[in-house]
Amino acid sequence: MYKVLVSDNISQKGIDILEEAGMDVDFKPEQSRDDFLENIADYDGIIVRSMTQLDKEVLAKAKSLKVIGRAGTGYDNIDLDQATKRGIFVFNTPTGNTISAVEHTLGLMLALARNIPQANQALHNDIWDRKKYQGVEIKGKTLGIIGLGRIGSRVAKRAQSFGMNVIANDPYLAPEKAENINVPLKSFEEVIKESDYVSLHTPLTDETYHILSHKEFAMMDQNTRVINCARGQNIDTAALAKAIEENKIAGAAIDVHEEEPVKASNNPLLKYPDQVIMTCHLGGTTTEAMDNVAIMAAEEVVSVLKNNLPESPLNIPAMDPQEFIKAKPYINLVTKLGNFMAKWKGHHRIKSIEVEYAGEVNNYSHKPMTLSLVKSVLEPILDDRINLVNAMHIAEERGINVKESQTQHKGELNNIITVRLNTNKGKYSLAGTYLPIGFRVIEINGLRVDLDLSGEFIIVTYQDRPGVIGKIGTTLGEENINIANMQVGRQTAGGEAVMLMQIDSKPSSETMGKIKDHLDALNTNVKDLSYIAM
Ligand SMILES: NC(=O)c1ccc[n+]([C@@H]2O[C@H](COP(=O)([O-])OP(=O)(O)OC[C@H]3O[C@@H](n4cnc5c(N)ncnc54)[C@H](O)[C@@H]3O)[C@@H](O)[C@H]2O)c1
Ligand SMILES: O=C(O)[C@H](O)COP(=O)(O)O
Repeated sequence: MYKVLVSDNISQKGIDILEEAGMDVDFKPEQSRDDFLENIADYDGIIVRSMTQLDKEVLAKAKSLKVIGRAGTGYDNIDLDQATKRGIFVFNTPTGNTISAVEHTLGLMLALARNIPQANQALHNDIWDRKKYQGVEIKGKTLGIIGLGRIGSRVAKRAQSFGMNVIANDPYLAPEKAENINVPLKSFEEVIKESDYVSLHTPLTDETYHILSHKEFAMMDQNTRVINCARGQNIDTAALAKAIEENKIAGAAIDVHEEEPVKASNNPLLKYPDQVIMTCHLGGTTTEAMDNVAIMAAEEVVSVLKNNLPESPLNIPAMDPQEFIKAKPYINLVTKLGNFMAKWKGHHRIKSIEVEYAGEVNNYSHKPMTLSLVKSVLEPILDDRINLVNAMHIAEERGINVKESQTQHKGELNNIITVRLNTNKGKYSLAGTYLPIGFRVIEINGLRVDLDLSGEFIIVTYQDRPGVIGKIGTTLGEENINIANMQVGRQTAGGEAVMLMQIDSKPSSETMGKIKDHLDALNTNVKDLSYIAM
């Protein structure tokens, strides 16, 4: 009989499912950390929400643990890498509380517009003040949604039914998805400037950390109101407090916080009860959502303990070890090509990923290679931690076409992997080979090069003109940046050329600006100019 620990408060319905499936269930939401550490070795499965910390110390002691179920969406309390290293399946239940988060967002927006919490508090304090708590209508106002995913798209639909004009920013979403719900996609800056209400629905990633800070609040209209029901670290709390203090914006409604639980000592927003509404991370806390996530988590834990794969896995499943060892150099090569591509294409939205395998690599299953490629290309933009299990599913969900082909390679190289990305701003291609001495890039955008893919690079695609190499070399020299290696390829004299420079230190944005100015002065029609650190 498997033992399952439920270490946070979840709906009884989840516990019933576990018991009915014959699990030996311990429900211990109030357990001390010491007791938790002492007993964790006994369990085969665990269900948590956001309160239980499944860190390295806990996982090191969890000798029998086979599956971790997160009854909810965010999983920053789980050390995923450690769990993966230890072969523990980790999954979440991201669809279970979507509607609750959507409705909480709408509730916050209406409460902000009509001063509902403030008026309620005043009345409870025996104050009747109809003038002070006069509100505004949301009909006809513009709602700007940052992140038009599961929650953002549903907030949009409901806001439209209130007669709001909804716009959104989501650089990674297929435009058809936005078109289907009549939401025009705009640049981040346009959304910030044009919206009466800005609502955040992005995951927490390096890019979205403090996505709203001093600069963004300064760009907003004085009547703008901000809503955050996503992740606390998406907003720079100190900057928001300053914007409120200086009347740069009209108000904010915040469900998630940089530091939870919120206390007067760790949150300056508590000083502004008239402008700021705060809830204690209640977005997913409804009877329905609690039932949904508990039922989903319990069913999945039972299923995984019966040797099935979870439906929303967050880490890598066990693969045939022999197959994995043989394919490993090619998995590493394709991952490196994918990492480079992800950085090279920047913010451009991917329409398709194509990979062509040639030569010896065709002796092995392409599946783990293609999955690794998709994972490495999409990783920087997703917090739904993409892995080998869910990579294809996520690509499909995002409207990205993944194509794989193989050719019989007849050249002198033993193996070649070519990756092509089609984006909304053009095509990128990169070919590499695995040699016993390491990985080499042999082609960029169809132009022959020969380079080791490690370190820091400047890559520029431009129209071949005399003087380019000299100008870039001099500019980098003047900024004390050493060029370790430089490769230039071109189709024809005067045709499209690509220059890849391996450099010893990071160029400043001013240096990149100077290079761009020189290239423009030489009339080189620069297609792209990027700095990439591998
Ligand atoms: N308050 C709560 O209790 C609660 C409950 C559920 C979910 N959440 C949080 O809500 C957030 C959204 O959840 P979801 O289920 O809609 O996720 P989702 O993955 O379906 O949607 C997120 C969207 O953000 C977009 N995105 C990523 N980076 C972006 C960027 N830099 N700029 C603009 N858009 C970007 C993605 O393309 C995606 O479409 C998550 O952070 C989740 O943890 C909070
Ligand atoms: O990520 C989530 O699912 C929400 O933020 C809710 O978290 P909770 O399970 O701690 O309420």
